[in-house]
Amino acid sequence: MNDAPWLDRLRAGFRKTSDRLGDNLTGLFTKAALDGETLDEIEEALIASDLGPATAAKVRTRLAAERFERGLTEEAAREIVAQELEKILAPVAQPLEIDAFPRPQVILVVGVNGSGKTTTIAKLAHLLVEQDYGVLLAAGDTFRAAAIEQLRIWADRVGVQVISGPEGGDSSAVVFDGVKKATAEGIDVLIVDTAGRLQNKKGLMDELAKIRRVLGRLNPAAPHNVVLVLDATTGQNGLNQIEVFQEVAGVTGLVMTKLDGTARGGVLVAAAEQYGLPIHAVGVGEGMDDLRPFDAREAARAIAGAKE
Ligand SMILES: Nc1nc2c(ncn2[C@@H]2O[C@H](COP(=O)(O)OP(=O)(O)OP(=O)(O)O)[C@@H](O)[C@H]2O)c(=O)[nH]1
Repeated sequence: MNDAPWLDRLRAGFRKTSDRLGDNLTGLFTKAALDGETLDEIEEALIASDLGPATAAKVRTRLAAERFERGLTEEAAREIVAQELEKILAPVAQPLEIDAFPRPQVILVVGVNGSGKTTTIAKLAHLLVEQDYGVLLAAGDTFRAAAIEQLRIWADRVGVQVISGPEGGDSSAVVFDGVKKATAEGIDVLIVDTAGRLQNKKGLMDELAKIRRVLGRLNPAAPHNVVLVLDATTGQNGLNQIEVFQEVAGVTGLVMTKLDGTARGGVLVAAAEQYGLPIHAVGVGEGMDDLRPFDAREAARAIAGAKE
C-alpha cells in the first residue's frame, strides 16, 4: 500500500472537521498578548468543535502557559491543538490484534443500523486478506434479508466466504455454523455482523448475550474482539452509543466511520478522552480501501489542520 495518497485521503477526510475548527477560531487570533477572555473564547471554540471539555481545557492551559506575548497566529494555535490531541489519541491508537491461534479469532461487530457496520466489515476483511489471513464473514444480522444480501455482495467483492441463515432466523445459530466452518477449514478470522436495533435494547442485549454464550461454549476466549462501529456524523450522539453498547455488548474497541462526510470528526477525540477505548481504525470513504488503521499523529494533525 502506498502511504502518501492515503495520508491525502485522511486529510481530505478530516478537512471539514479542521475547517470547522478554523471557522470557530476565526477572530480569536490576536496580535496582542493572549488575555483570559480570548483564552475562554478559544476553549469554547474547541468545545463547539466537538473535541470535548477536557481536551479544550488542556489546550487552554497549554496556551496560557506558553503566554504568546506577541499574539497567537493560526498556525501556532493549530500546532498546539495538534500536539495536545496527539497526547490524548496516542494511548488509544491500537490496531486490531489478530493472533494466529486459536483459530478462528472471532470479531463481533456491533453498532446501530446505518453506522457503516457492513461496509466496515468488508473493509476489515479486505485489510486482513491483504495481510494473508483467511477470513469468513457471518451474517448475524438476520433481521433483514437486505442486510444478509449486502454482506454477501461485499464478501464477493473482497473475495471471502460468507455464512448465513434464513431471514428472521436465530443469529447465534449462524455464528455457531460460522465457528464450525472456520474451524473445519482452518480459517483464521471470523467476522460476525450483528443486528443494530437499539430501539429494542432488551431484545438486542438478549441476542448478543446468546451469541456470546454460543461462542463461549465453542471457545472460551471468544469473542476475541467486540468492535463498535460509530458514525462520526452523529457527533455527540456517538458518545451515547458507546455507553449503550458497552452495556449490551462489552465493547473492546472502536472504528469510526464517515469521517470524510462530516465536520464532526472532533468527536473521536471526545470519545478517546471520555472512554479510553482502543480506536482501531477510521473510515474515510465508501470503498474497500477506505479503512485506515488509526494513527494518533496523523489523525491529530489532520483534525487540527496542522502542517506536516
Ligand atoms: N462517506 C462514507 N460513507 C460510508 C463510510 N462507511 C460506510 N459508509 C456508507 O454508509 C452507508 C451505510 O453503511 P452500511 O455498511 O450499510 O451500514 P450498516 O450499519 O451495516 O447499516 P444496516 O445495513 O442498515 O445495518 C452506506 O451507504 C455506506 O456506503 C465511510 O467511511 N465514509
